[in-house]
Amino acid sequence: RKCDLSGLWRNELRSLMEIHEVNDAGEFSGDYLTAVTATSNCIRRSPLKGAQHDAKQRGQPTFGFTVNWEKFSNSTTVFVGQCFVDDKGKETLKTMWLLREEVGSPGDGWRATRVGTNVFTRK
Ligand SMILES: O=C(O)CCCC[C@@H]1SC[C@H]2[C@@H]1NC(=O)N2C(=O)OCc1ccccc1
Repeated sequence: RKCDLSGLWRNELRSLMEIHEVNDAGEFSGDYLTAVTATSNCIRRSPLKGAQHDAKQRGQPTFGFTVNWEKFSNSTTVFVGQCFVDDKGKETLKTMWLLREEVGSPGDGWRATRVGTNVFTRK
């Protein structure tokens, strides 16, 4: 089924995202293996949880998920996006994300959130 998110995905930074089965409520969990790091920390798999709209009902469903970079740093990233299918049946996940870095005090909150985009295709 197209745009059922379970499976292995890769983005333009060559990071990998593995999504396990999607349940009847559209919920899923998985792992994110980033290829890039802003810190000297070694690259670790980080758990993710999210939900998508029913790919049986919607041809090109929207979704969202949260990555908890727990072993990596105290950051959190939330992704939101939509799955698109081209005329050859190739699926693309177009996403935007907010990355929240842990800062020492509320006064530092102004510099704590980054925004970006990622595109994923099946690996
Ligand atoms: O799709 C991709 O793979 C690219 C984006 C994912 C990279 C993530 S962002 C959070 C985590 C991972 N790399 C990194 O340095 N992180 C981190 O938390 O570093 C700590 C930090 C966070 C914000 C600012 C400076 C350092």
